[in-house]
Amino acid sequence: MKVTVVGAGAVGASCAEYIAIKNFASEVVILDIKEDYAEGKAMDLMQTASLNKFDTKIVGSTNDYSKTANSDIAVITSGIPRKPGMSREELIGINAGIVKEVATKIVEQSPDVTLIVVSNPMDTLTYLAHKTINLPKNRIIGMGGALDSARFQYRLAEALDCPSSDVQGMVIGGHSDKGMVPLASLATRNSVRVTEYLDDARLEKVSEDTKVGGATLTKMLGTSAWYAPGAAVSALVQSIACDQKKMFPCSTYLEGEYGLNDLCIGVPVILGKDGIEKIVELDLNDAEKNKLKESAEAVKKTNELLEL
Ligand SMILES: NC(=O)C1=CN([C@@H]2O[C@H](COP(=O)(O)OP(=O)(O)OC[C@H]3O[C@@H](n4cnc5c(N)ncnc54)[C@H](O)[C@@H]3O)[C@@H](O)[C@H]2O)C=CC1
Ligand SMILES: O=C([O-])CC(=O)C(=O)O
Repeated sequence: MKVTVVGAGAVGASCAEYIAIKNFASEVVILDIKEDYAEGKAMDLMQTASLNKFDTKIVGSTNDYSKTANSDIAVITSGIPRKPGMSREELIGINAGIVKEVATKIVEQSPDVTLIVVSNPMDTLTYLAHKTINLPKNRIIGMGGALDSARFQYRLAEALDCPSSDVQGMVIGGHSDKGMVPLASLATRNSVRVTEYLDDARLEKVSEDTKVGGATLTKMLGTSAWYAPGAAVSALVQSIACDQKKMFPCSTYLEGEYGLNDLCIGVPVILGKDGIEKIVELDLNDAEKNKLKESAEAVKKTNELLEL
């Protein structure tokens, strides 16, 4: 199993590290445009192999795509992150060109690859990948909802004063400060609905804190987060690589599901060896349906900024 990670920055390196530590891939290629940068990250990570007991070979590449040839899975994290006060959507001017070029070069070397888009604005750049490269829709996946759901579970655990591992919850919709739709009515603590323990006001705060999860960390760190994003990407990669058929909310191209068409947005999917093997249609309540519709309208507005 060969995995390529484009972008050896904060998220790319974190994701490569989690993939290596989980020890399910034979090779991870990290590629960056900065001279020697990916090679340096690869060497540093390889020097953790004896300590962390993994056998994954990590290789760095300065913009040489031949090293990525025949990758099973490729992750695109190349591009700029936001700074405090910015929205993800403001990154489109620089990141659209980068993602288009990178996706094209990856597919030239690996025509059967499954592509995971991480660079922001993620839903729009996942849509861009759909419109510009020749891969079936099940092989183009946007990562956002898995991270947003992990943050939702973190905030729920905080409110419930329990470990995050006791909590289940999902966030669908666009990966944006306003567009996320945390599904509080479906969230549980070990099968008991969290609505049994938390009142509407507390749940509203949990949802609002979840939606601004990325912005909160960007303000604290001066750039956006990387540990939870890297861990979320590695979970998607593992579900595909090991054909685990786990369910994650991912940005995927919709053709009528949830009443939505011609956009990529976060909805629950089953991830296995064929990428997105199924889009799961939940029975949402009216409030959640309306929020998803509004979120889709905002994603479509950002999509209009693309030069397709
Ligand atoms: N979808 C999600 O949930 C998340 C998305 N992100 C996004 O991921 C992206 C990366 O974030 P960070 O890793 O923090 O940024 P970073 O600045 O640490 O790393 C980005 C790397 O991309 C490289 N790069 C730029 N252009 C390239 C090209 N044409 N080819 C190859 N490499 C290129 C840069 O040299 C740099 O090393 C940002 O757009 C950020 O907004 C970050 C966190 C979560
Ligand atoms: O907040 C950002 O810009 C990066 C990101 O998507 C996240 O951490 O959710």
